[in-house]
Amino acid sequence: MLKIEKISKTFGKGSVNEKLALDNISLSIGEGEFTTVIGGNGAGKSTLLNCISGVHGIDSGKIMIDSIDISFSPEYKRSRYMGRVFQDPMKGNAYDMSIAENLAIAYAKGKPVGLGAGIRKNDLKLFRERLSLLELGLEDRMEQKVGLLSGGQRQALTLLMATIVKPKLLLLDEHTAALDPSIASKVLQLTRDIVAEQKLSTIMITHNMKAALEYGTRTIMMHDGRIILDIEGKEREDMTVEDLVELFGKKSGSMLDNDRMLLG
Ligand SMILES: Nc1ncnc2c1ncn2[C@@H]1O[C@H](COP(=O)(O)OP(=O)(O)OP(=O)(O)O)[C@@H](O)[C@H]1O
Repeated sequence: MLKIEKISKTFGKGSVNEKLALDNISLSIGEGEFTTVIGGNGAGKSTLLNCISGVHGIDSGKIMIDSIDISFSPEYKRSRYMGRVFQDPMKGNAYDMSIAENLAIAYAKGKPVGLGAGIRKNDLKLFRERLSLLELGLEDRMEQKVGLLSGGQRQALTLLMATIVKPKLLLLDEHTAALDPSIASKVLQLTRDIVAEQKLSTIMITHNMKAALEYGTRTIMMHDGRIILDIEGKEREDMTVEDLVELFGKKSGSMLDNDRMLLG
């Protein structure tokens, strides 16, 4: 489904701040596979997602979705295939538009221009149904502006927006990191439900090692722009957070520098 072949990305080439953020990375994600990504600060996790979605261009290598080569497609073209949710609840939605209007924009994705204008009765019915799945009461607040929602409610809505038209790939960049623990756990459960219901191919960055093992079917660990661990199946099922921390030390040759990961 997603095939990444030997991609590299260096920031600030030729400057004193030159940084090799992705170092010859290869990765294949199968159809419907839910992969979690962990790693220390500056490991290259966000850069990987940003290179997949086209926020950053790559220096070398190849990125394919199904059999479409998107290595050098602009971000707006790639967004047809991808849904994204970021760490910041303010991103990915329009605060001064209503919940219904936000969903209508997301729902118009990929449809011919013109069909997206105005919200049809049937669409409202669908939005109401989808919102009620969140169990946050948002289906009764569809005319309210998104700016009035809490961070957790906004993230849940953004998740719905990112998936209301089934994306080929769902990219989640620490989308629960800025939320209170209880609502973070609710949004994670929603993520699991939506991914399972639509069998979405998903990559989720998390700083929480427990969540990395609990959610999804595969976990990769990054360090210094490389993938240093890739586990699934029985090996992953038997893995504890302690094992993971130990493995990190062995594979990277350093101590985990990301306090949030250890505390999570
Ligand atoms: N736009 C940019 N310009 C310059 N350097 C960048 C840019 N984006 C990322 N970097 C650098 O690339 C490296 C990888 O950063 P990235 O944000 O991908 O790490 P990360 O694994 O997501 O880390 P964190 O968990 O701290 O968010 C870091 O050294 C970072 O400073």
